[in-house]
Amino acid sequence: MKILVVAATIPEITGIYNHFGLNPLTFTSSAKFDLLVTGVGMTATAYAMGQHLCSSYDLVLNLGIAGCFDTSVPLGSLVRVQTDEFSELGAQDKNVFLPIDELGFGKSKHNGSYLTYENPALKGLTYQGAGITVNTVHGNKESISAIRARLNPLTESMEGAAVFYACEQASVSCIQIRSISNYVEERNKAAWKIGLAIAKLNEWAIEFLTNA
Ligand SMILES: O=C(O)c1cccc(C(=O)CC[C@H]2O[C@@H](n3cnc4c(=O)[nH]cnc43)[C@H](O)[C@@H]2O)c1
Repeated sequence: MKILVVAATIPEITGIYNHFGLNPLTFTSSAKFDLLVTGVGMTATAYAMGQHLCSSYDLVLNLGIAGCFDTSVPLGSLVRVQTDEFSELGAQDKNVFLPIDELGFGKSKHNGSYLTYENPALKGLTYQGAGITVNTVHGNKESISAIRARLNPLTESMEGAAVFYACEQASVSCIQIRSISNYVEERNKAAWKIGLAIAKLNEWAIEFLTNA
């Protein structure tokens, strides 16, 4: 089984490089898995995956930190994102948002089309749910209320739906694991626990990759 690990930034997967003795580059190869660092956002992700994703991979593992809409989920928790949605892709019809599905240009929600793969690290995950992928991180009460009312997501990232989309296009299964660094709330960067989230994410990913 050959896995492509995909993350937006090197710091988010630095523990994997250190544990397996790999060079932190934007593309790093090893026997069981390769590591691809795309850059932040959907456009950078789509370009990098278009360059590197091919059918010789059996699985894509998308790793990263994320915001969470549910404040009962502790910071540093791991969430398996099962569906992810391009929540801003569509049109405004006065006060109503029309997703691209309704415009007839495709679908906004994607998933990992993950079928049979078993790994002990997956069993330990407590949280799972639906994510949204954004260009603009939500940071005011009005926009947060509006997205809760429209989609009621659990997580928010800037890449997840683009990774699922690329995997669907290439017919490669994908698992997305996000570690919660912050709540989606009025912007308060001082409250983000990026170090904690990255530490928990890498601990989990090392177990997953060791057992793969
Ligand atoms: O300073 C900021 O405002 C800021 C906004 C988003 C992300 C960052 C990062 O430092 C990490 C980049 C990475 O983080 C993911 N992320 C984390 N929390 C959220 C969120 O609440 N909403 C959307 N994305 C989030 C994202 O996938 C980025 O790739 C700094």
